[in-house]
Amino acid sequence: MSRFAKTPSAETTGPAQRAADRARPRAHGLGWRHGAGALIWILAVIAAGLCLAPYWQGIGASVGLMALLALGMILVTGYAGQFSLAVGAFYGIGAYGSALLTMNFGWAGLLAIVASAAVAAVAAYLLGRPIFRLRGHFLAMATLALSEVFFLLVNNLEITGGSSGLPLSALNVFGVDLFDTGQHFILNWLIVGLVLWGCLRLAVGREGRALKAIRGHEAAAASAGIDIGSSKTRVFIASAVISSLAGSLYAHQVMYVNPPPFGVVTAIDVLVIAVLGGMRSPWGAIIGAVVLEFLHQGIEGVLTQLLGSAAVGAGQTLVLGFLLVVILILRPDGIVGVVEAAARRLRRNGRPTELGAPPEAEAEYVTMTQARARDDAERAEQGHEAGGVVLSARGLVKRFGGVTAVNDITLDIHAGEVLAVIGPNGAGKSTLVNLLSGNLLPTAGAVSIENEDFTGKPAHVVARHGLSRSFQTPCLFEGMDVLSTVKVGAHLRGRVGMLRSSVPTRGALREERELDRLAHAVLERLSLGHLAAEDAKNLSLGQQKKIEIARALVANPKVLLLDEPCAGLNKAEKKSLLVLLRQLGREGIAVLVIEHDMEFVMAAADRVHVVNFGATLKVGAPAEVQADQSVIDAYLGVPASETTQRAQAPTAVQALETEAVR
Ligand SMILES: Nc1ncnc2c1ncn2[C@@H]1O[C@H](COP(=O)(O)OP(=O)(O)OP(=O)(O)O)[C@@H](O)[C@H]1O
Repeated sequence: MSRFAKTPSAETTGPAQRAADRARPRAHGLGWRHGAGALIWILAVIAAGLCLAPYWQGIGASVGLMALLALGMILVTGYAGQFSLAVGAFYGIGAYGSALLTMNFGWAGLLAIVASAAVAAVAAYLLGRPIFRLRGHFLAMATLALSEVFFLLVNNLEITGGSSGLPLSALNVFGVDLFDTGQHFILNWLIVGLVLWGCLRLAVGREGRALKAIRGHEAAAASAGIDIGSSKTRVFIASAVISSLAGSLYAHQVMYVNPPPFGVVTAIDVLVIAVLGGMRSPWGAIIGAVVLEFLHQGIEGVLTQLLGSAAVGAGQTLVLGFLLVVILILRPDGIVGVVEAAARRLRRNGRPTELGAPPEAEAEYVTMTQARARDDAERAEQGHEAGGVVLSARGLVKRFGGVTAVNDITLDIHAGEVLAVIGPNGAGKSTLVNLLSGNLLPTAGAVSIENEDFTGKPAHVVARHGLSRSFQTPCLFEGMDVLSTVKVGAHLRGRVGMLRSSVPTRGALREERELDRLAHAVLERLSLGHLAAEDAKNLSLGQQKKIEIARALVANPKVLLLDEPCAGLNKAEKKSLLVLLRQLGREGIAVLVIEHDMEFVMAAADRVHVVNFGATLKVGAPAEVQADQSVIDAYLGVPASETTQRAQAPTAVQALETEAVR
């Protein structure tokens, strides 16, 4: 049973719930719209395949193959943000695999297609892990080199026929030999439809969210339990299989393979399609492939008329290159991005925005100190006590070159306690949290969760053992709504993999609905339900901070690390957060919070750990720490008596502030 299921406050009803219901962005299921869409696609493809003139059938079949290659690229580059140009190599593996297996070994065409795709998958698996350690232009160069190496190999090997290539027979599909271009047109576009559907389903599923989280912020994705290396490799394999399939179809269509189509030029062509159409949506592949073909035809016609046919080849490349630069400058999200922006504007005009205060009504105002006093009384009534040690750090040291950011820190966090870590700017607090969460490797020392050693383990492994965190600067993901952002945090509460996300089974859809429910419950708890459908990146800093906390909470953690959660929150929101942290403590969660707001710290914490110059200065109860002269000198800068008075009795200015937020 989940921890949230035990918490009645997580399953609230009322105005906030109704607002969240309105904000619920999508239902998960395969309704009539999916069936109707698929039927329209199939009928349109068959009609076009039968009615088009042979010239256009041939062009259309080739455009379908380019769209297929662009779909593969969008998975890796658009979804996961990994700039890969290896498409030419996998396209070639499919083409040469089909040619060799059918002609040299007498395999059936369909079997050869499957076997070639399997070879591409194995190659992608073996290359994926090492290659995706690289980033940015290094990754682009390495993947481009793969295409070039493949080109050189097939150009020089005897078995592949060198530069002369290999002949191929027509593809036999269930007893029918596909010679006709119309047949190829239909086959290619039906497969494009199938892959498009899978990519669209993947985008809204658990694995698609994981890929987008990786694209948006790798550290945040890892802290949500996503195994970055594995996700990148698996999407690379999916992309390789799609490219290989396109290669096999291409080989059977032209019934001949030679090296030129599988080098760098194809990779660049596919990149142009994906950029033109839009990298972030699989529709970009379809739109980009069709528009690029029309551009090719148009430019060819104009150049022939203006400069003669001799100018067509180089002229086309020049004009398209120029066009690509213009698109990248003006609309890097391509045609789909333009359409989506227009649709968003229309939607926004059609409804009132509710991005301000959450739809909650607070009946009574209490100060932070009073909220703490109430919580203490309830704890005493329930006989609540902090449990055993959940997270433990021993002698942690972190050096960045000559800077020792964390210097021999030892701490324990108990189940059910709120531990505040305070200290001046640059004291090493965030570095300490990064060491505890596995986002940084310690130079020395050890970290354990429930007595199990996690020193040096990556963040996704630490997350699997119940540690969740938020970041000092909110790490949200481009183009993701609030609900999906929070669902990224529930990654470890689901199990559906890439294939089941793309071809959703009933179990996969059920799981998605359950993740929806969990995310909505946490959003409600943080009074964010009404924002579920908003783009998380467009919200205020305070709201973004709360979304991060929601993303951490939905994982059902044993330990929660919050890095400056109050930044951007108003007084009422800080008080709600204080109440939430105290509640979490009562539920048995160990909470570590870094915070500069002393009123909040003194009211929220059971213990305070003061850090100065990377080392522990003082650990103790809030009042004890507040009264300590070394802490006053190093950090508080205000005599203990004054600070206490300030926390207990608000000044006239604070009284006015508190009135204003009632
Ligand atoms: N990746 C890094 N490379 C080099 N130095 C770093 C790195 N990260 C942190 N530091 C240094 O380590 C020290 C501690 O930084 P850290 O961000 O942990 O402090 P902090 O207490 O969280 O500060 P703040 O309250 O301002 O967030 C600082 O001197 C900082 O410049």
